[in-house]
Amino acid sequence: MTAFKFVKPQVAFVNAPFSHGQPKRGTETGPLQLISSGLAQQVEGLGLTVDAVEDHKGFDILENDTDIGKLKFPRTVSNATRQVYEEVEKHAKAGKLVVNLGGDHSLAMGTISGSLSAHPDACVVWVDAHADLNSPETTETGNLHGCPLSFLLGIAGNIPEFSWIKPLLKPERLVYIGLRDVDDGEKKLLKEHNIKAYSMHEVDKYGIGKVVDMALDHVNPDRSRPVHLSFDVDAMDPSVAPSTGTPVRGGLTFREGHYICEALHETGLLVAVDLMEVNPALENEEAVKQTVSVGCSLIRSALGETLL
Ligand SMILES: NC(=[NH2+])NCCC[C@H](N)C(=O)O
Ligand SMILES: [Mn+2]
Ligand SMILES: [Mn+2]
Repeated sequence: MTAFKFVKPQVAFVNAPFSHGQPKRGTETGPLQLISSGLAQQVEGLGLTVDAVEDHKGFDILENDTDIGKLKFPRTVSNATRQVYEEVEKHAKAGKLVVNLGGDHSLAMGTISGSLSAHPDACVVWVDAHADLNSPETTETGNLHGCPLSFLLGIAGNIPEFSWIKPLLKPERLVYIGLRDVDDGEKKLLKEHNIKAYSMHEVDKYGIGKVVDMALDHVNPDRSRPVHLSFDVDAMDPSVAPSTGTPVRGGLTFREGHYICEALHETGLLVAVDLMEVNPALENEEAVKQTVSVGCSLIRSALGETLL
């Protein structure tokens, strides 16, 4: 297999203002905040061309969307993420590097489906405080932002409303970094499906440099597979990124988060980057500014910004 390499990719933004995968409104304004703080221009400043922006004004919210089992707003989530899937697929098939701005993390049902449709051999690096692996059976909250990976892995059971999601992600092509708040049901699923996870414990033990190497050795041993990075801003310590709906103490430092993005850029294999769960409605103005600015700089690092 010849190694996949993106040298100077064209970038497509998919701005997904959506918050119904969880109960706190506000993440739907994340994309606009990131973009209006100058993200697209910053990306062009790195020498890249931003040639498409899917700028959603919003998705259909079905106010009388009834629960399916425990799942909340299932049809609303399915419709929005399906639309995102089609957009990501289109840009990825056109050879673009896709930057997906959320929105809550249920959107990864769409972003990863789109990436895998265009790049079937891609692997996923999931950077998060949470595993987002709950099935409709194991979820304790019913919030779909805690469930996207069970659908992508095909372990969510048969829910017709989500049957558009092809279970194309293999457990051995998924790796986590940053976990520290994993539900009991998710711990069982991680073991059962042999999914590799580097929690904050391993980040402390080995250092972030070694952890990223080990993570890539697991999902991408020959460094030949395209990489989809799904970054939940709550992977960062709340002191670094406070404006997010489910903050968990003991997270990645500013540098650890950026190092992950820089190291993945250096592989030349990134085909998509998600930046999810920025919630400008939470915490004070200073905290929002800080969180938005960290979100932008994580994306710049993933797209090639260097310190020297
Ligand atoms: N994308 C996130 N921030 N997810 C948080 C998930 C929290 C919890 N595990 C749940 O299922 O609800
Ligand atoms: Mn999270
Ligand atoms: Mn998440």
